[in-house]
Amino acid sequence: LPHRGAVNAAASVGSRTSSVESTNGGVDVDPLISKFPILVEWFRRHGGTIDDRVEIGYESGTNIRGTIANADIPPDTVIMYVPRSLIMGGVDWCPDVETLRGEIELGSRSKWHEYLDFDDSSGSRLPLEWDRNGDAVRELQVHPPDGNIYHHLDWFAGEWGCVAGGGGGGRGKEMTDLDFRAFKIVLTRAMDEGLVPMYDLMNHHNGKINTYIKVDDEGGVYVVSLLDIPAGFPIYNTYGRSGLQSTNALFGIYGFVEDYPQLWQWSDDELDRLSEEDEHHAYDRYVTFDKYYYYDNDENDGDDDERPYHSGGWANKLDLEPNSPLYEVLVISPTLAALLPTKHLTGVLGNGQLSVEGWRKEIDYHHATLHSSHVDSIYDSAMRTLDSLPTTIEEDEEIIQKHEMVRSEELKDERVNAIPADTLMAIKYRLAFKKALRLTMDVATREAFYNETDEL
Ligand SMILES: C[S@@+](CC[C@H](N)C(=O)[O-])C[C@H]1O[C@@H](n2cnc3c(N)ncnc32)[C@H](O)[C@@H]1O
Repeated sequence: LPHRGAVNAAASVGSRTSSVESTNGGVDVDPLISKFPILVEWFRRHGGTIDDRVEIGYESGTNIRGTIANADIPPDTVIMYVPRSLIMGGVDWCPDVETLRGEIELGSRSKWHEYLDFDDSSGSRLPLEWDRNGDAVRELQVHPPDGNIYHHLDWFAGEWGCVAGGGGGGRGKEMTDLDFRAFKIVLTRAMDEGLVPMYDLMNHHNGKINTYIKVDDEGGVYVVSLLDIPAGFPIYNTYGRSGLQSTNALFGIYGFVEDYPQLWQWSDDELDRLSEEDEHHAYDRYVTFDKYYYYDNDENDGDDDERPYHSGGWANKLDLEPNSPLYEVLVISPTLAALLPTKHLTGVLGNGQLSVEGWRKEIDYHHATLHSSHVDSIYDSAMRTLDSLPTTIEEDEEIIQKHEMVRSEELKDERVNAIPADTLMAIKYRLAFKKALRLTMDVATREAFYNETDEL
């Protein structure tokens, strides 16, 4: 979803505030849901189309609001169409935030009033809202996502950003609450085209993704079903397509740890050194010798590699381009993962669904072409990282379990304190990351990889 320009950036389950209001009739009405027909009426009045089978609701057992099918939707159905005239912004960060600020200020006189009225961005909590000196930051333990959780905010508010900075089109001012509100909406809801009403009600799930997007020549956005969406099932989007956004980065922006598949990334001094010495070092991870060269099955297609001895060129042809130069693990389930995945593998993410059996086959092939020396490196790094952390997986699990118990006690006794929401988010994140590191070690130990000695 919102990964664009300079910030290259896209709340949390546990931290969403409840907003149930009571009506005169004594029936509880949740405006986050009940105002949807008003939004739909506004949307259609301005030229948008939306299938009647699209509804808004909470994903089962959670407080995550999103789009849900109220009846079966067959594949290739245009679920919604958002004309360019309904899309706000799409120019660049600073002008887009500025446009949005202006529309918020207009209140009910804004063309987007109904859209803005339905927005729930303030009900979510992002890591960049954490206290910089607080417990949550300390409790992360592991590398902060994307290097620094305040990175987007610091840019926005900084010298080259949109508020204070001269360089980035800023107004030379202090950031106001309204600036922040607009920034947060753009960060978590906009796509390259801008803020796209209705489309932006879809949540992220790379495992259960069931839509794709088409943009027409005028800049209008179509959402089309990728496969059958059964009644009662959420209608999902992706915020991290084709391995471009790691699970760490998604957490850094939105504050949720995505469901499987997850793509965890990290680095260490040794890897940083290797990357500096040779920018193509990651290409050496895979076996690219003649035996596999027959995969370039069109010798006469005119695109034969101009640099045949450059392993990167060879690797591309063989679908063996690394997704990134970092240590990386693509986690499919608690027991299945691909170490150092190629772009071919991560290309599935956000673009379609693959069964566990399908992933198993792809991963077996992938691991058979992965040099065991590189597997040793990622194993060592995962082990060193885990060993260096102050708490273990089991201790973190116990902390969370105790918290859940305290929370149920708390309902009865207000004096008992549960872990504050931000800290809990941090602990859940570090636990998921540690599990990915441990799985990396397990997979590296038990699976078969390409052994260099066989090459001699
Ligand atoms: C573009 S909006 C999606 C619709 C939004 N849930 C709503 O009700 O308006 C993005 C926000 O949805 C929430 N979200 C989306 N996918 C999620 C997921 N898989 N888990 C938890 N929260 C998610 C996050 O709060 C995120 O900032």
